[in-house]
Amino acid sequence: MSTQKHAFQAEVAQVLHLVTHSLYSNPEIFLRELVSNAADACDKLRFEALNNPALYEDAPDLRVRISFDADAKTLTIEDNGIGMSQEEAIANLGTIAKSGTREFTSRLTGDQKADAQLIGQFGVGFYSAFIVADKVIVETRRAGLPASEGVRWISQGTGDFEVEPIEHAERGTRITLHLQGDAAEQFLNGWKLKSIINKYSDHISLPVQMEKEEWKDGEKEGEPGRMVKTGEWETINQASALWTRPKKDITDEQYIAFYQHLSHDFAPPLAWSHNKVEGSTEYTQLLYIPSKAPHDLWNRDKKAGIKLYVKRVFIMDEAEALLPSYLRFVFGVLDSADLPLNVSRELLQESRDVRAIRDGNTRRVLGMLEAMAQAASAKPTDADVTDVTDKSDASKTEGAQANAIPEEEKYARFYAEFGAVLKEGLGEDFANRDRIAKLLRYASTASDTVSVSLADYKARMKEGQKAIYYITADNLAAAKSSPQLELFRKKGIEVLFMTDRVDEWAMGFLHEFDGTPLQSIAKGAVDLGDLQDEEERKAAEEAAAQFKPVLEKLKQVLKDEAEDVRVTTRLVDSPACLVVKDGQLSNQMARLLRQAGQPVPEMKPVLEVNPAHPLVTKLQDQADTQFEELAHILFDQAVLAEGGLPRDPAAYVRRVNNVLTGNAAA
Ligand SMILES: Nc1ncnc2c1ncn2[C@@H]1O[C@H](COP(=O)(O)OP(=O)(O)OP(=O)(O)O)[C@@H](O)[C@H]1O
Repeated sequence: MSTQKHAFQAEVAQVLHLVTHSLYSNPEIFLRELVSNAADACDKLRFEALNNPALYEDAPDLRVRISFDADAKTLTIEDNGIGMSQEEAIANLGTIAKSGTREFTSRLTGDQKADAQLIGQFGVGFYSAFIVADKVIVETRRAGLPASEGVRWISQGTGDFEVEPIEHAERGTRITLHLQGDAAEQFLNGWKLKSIINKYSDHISLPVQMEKEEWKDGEKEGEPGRMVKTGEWETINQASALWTRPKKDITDEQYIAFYQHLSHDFAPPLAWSHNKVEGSTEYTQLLYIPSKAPHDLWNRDKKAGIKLYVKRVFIMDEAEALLPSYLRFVFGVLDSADLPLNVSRELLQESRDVRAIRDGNTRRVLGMLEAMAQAASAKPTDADVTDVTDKSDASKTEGAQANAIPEEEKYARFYAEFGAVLKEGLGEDFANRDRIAKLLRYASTASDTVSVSLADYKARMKEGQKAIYYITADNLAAAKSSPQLELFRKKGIEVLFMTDRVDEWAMGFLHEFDGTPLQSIAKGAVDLGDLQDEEERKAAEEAAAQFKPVLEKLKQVLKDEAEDVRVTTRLVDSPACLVVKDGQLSNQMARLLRQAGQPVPEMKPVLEVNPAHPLVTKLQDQADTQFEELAHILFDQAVLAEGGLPRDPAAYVRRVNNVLTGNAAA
């Protein structure tokens, strides 16, 4: 079979164009990407060889080798990992399978500066070779295939690539980069290459080797000395997996580089925790909390960020059984000493060891969050109770000094990025519900920033106040102008604003905090208990009695829209508002569900009217037709006030216009 030409998939061509045409601010990352791919290829071989040791052929020692030829201007990265068959080379190096990278290309704008920043966020793996090279040659053979089934892949990084069969005795992949201009000067230098590997790839668990060089003096008088290669290979990284090293031997920079390798995030993490856990099940955990939400956080298929190793052998990426889904933003590594090497995803779901690990990971992440939350608040909270269930090293918010975000601002940053995900835990993780509840923060009538904890709220509750009051709304502005708030404002009672979509669902699982019930002010009748004085109560009762005939009439006119009509004391400036019965979906939630195409049971809200409002008092002496018009306006306005739409908007407009033009009876 001879050479075949293939066109790159359109997205690849786009990425390549960007890589080669935009000034890449950080060209050296190509080496990190290629070494990381080489190490992954070795991990894959080790994993496949668990069931098929013959794949090791006669070279069981896995390593990555980097060499260069300054005269030919080439740099070579070679691994003896899994390698690729011809089909694999064409598919893996000519198309983009990863949804992340595909999303990346769909977001390209054509503006080089913006696109170059984007590329930084996503990373483009193998294609980063073309940042520095104008020609890339990949020679590879898949483990287990005969030497005659090697393949050579060549591309100039433009529209196409060539593939031809070759003899390739050694298993694995050799990538040769032909460096161009500046890049040749910059990178064809042993010292420079070593320093880059130390910076980015030191944590790689296999040896990364380079040819040993020695200083040789000039042979003749006046001839300059130079470095010459000795023909021996030396290992230039530590070659032990980072998480297996003692904490004291790992620098913040190394922790951060490892995080960036796991996450492809360019920013440092907010915090990490590294522990050896001993007890009924033994494992090492290294968990990171990112400082920024990934683009697919809300994607239901978002993969878990935990890599599973068993006794240092890589088993799988995205091991979702190791953390509950509400902590899906965490990246890290879990290395178990007890799980079998052939553990499958199915087995993971059922294993008791895995359950213990998952609980341990959950506690650890919550502990990190508590430490951050504590650093953010001047006064100590219960959050600093140390976790004694894990026998492990202490875990503070490690890595604090390495991040530009000040310690006391970290929790707010975390919460802005991931707070809504954390709330899912209220419904998902009953065992830790109290710990999660302590981590919640809200804006409120007393604070525009999302910073009020339930404990803060409780601490400043009014004398006689029996509940923690909150309101759910689509956004802060809607929450703040909600009619239901009026009485609370007047009495100076704090109300929490819950404006995340998940809030109402999540609050369905949190009925009390530290012995105090949580009460939505848009549900059920308000009972301010001791906060309402006797006079107000009397006035309300009198109003109810006096309004009875009006209420009866309103009920009759609005029987299709409202479940009930009653007078309320909760309103001050507004004529009316809608409430739902305790335990019912709020109107806002029902709207959200309907928008999402979910079936929502037909339910009618209760209309509450303010007997002190002129529009309501006016009802008392209206003739029937006007009464009906006003009643509908009153109801529709209450719907509008909470962000909904009247059932028949055109009829609403007609009615209001009639009133405005003094033509109400028409
Ligand atoms: N040295 C190698 N040995 C074997 N296969 C490789 C090697 N380098 C790349 N590949 C294959 O090419 C694919 C594409 O590589 P690329 O670096 O673009 O993406 P990735 O490694 O899947 O993603 P990422 O770099 O974001 O982790 C890899 O998934 C792998 O299958």
